Amino acid sequence: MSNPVLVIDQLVVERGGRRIVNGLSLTLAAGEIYALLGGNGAGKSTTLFAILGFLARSGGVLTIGGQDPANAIDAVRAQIAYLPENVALYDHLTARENVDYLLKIADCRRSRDEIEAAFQSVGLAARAWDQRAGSFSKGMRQKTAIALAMLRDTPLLLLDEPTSGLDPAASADFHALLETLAARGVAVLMVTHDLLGAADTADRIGLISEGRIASEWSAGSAEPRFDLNALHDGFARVR
Ligand SMILES: Nc1ncnc2c1ncn2[C@@H]1O[C@H](COP(=O)(O)OP(=O)(O)OP(=O)(O)O)[C@@H](O)[C@H]1O
Repeated sequence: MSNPVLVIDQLVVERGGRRIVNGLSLTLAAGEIYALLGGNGAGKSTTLFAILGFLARSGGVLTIGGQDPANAIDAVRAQIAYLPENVALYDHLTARENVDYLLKIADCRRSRDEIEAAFQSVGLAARAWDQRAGSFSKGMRQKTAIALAMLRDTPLLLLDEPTSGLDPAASADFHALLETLAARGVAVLMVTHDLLGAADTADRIGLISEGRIASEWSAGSAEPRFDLNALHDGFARVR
């Protein structure tokens, strides 16, 4: 893989004196969607926190765009858009004001037209643009956050359980949106429990167990892209 966006090799991360991530390796290219699955407490969010530099690693290699969060945290964070499971927006600000403000914090300038185009492309209804985020559903909050991620135009997008709590139509819209971002060259790493959604969208699916990738599957070119029975069996084995 030439110039991967994300390189993780033999990553070790400890929390509370325990090795939560223990020899995890994963490489992600531009335009690739990788779904990271695993049981509760397997270390998925911990892996995202290490990539974001929220948690220090105690072993292994980790680079984003060739930079190591251990010694270039600002440069690394400038390359990442991160959507936590519950997207944090300022409830008293409108969608437009939220995006304006959060872009400013990220030192990123975008015109009114660019912001509206992003809202349009994520399918946030025009009547919501000037509504306070406090009244938004989870899906609307995510669309706002994805619009922000698109406007920031970062090479790497990290998602923590993005479809939990979304209805099937909103989930399908969300996955279509990820495909649009990936087609623009964004590398997407998505932590999820949604096996079917992952099989619909991801190029690769990794199953994390005991702190490392225990199994990995790549999408085939013909439908079905993944062997769902193999995925279910793999998942059942590590539970
Ligand atoms: N602040 C903390 N201090 C110590 N240990 C922690 C802390 N937060 C999480 N852990 C432990 O780290 C392990 C991995 O947690 P993590 O949140 O990464 O799992 P996960 O795979 O994202 O799980 P889930 O699917 O339930 O969200 C768990 O065993 C958890 O108890």
